[in-house]
Amino acid sequence: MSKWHLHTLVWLSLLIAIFLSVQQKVNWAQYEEIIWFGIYLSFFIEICACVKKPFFIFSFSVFSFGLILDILDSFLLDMSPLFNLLDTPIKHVGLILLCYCLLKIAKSRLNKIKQLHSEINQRIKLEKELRFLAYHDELTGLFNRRAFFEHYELKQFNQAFLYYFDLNNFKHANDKYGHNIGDEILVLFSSSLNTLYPNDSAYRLGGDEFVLITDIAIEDMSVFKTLLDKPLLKYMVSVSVGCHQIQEDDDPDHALHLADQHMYLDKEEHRNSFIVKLLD
Ligand SMILES: Nc1nc2c(ncn2[C@@H]2O[C@H](COP(=O)(O)OP(=O)(O)OP(=O)(O)O)[C@@H](O)[C@H]2O)c(=O)[nH]1
Repeated sequence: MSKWHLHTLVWLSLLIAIFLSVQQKVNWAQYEEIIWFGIYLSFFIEICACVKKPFFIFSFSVFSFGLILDILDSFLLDMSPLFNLLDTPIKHVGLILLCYCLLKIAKSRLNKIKQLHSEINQRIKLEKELRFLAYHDELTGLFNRRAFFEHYELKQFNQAFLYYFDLNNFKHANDKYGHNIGDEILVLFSSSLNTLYPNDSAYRLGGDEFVLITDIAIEDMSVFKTLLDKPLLKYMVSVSVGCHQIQEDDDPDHALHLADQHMYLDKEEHRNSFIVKLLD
């Protein structure tokens, strides 16, 4: 039976009750009680349709039973004294059960909301982490290759320089000191870049290759390289750098290629000077 059938049944029964009581010449207060009872039952039907908890429905039924006895005793004055005695306690027991039930429902809803809240927070955190990993290199924390290409497409370059870095002798350091030290070298180099150019974008393209985009033209390249080399020399690693001033119509691959070519020139030159530096 749908709830609309129940509503209809309740109000039809109450209309019949009112019709019957007209012939018994009842007073206005008694009609009022019948109407309030109808409203109450309709409310009961609506709540039962939403809260499908057996204990809640039982509590509501106990309360309703007490209420019916209460209404009946004002109609049937010659009703058994036992009913007269029981209506109020039954009503109160029903009300206490109802309050207890509502408290339990409210508590469980609150727990569910808290649980949902923490799940949402976890998801937001996870999304942030995923977004970070998508655009950053896990080891050094610098932007990654994907970020380089996306940032490059978004940027408007007025006067910008692309510096391409490649570590020298890194493979040897990896083989000699192990991969952990190799990782440490990469992190050391990244920190140097970040320290020297805190407001610019540094990227790790992969392996031991890095890129920096900055508005600043490095005037004394040998001083710059000495600063970058300093923390790496104890592992016999150094840095080669190539620079390209970005032109308006340069696409990222072209700009990278030109800076890379300059870097290779530096690398060729560097190999010999590096050995001299180590021997100093
Ligand atoms: N420890 C470590 N090694 C890496 C990582 N990524 C790449 N490598 C290693 O880096 C090395 C890069 O090789 P190369 O570029 O030939 O090294 P190189 O000795 O500097 O050679 P040149 O550039 O010619 O001077 C390879 O041995 C890779 O295995 C990393 O994340 N951590």
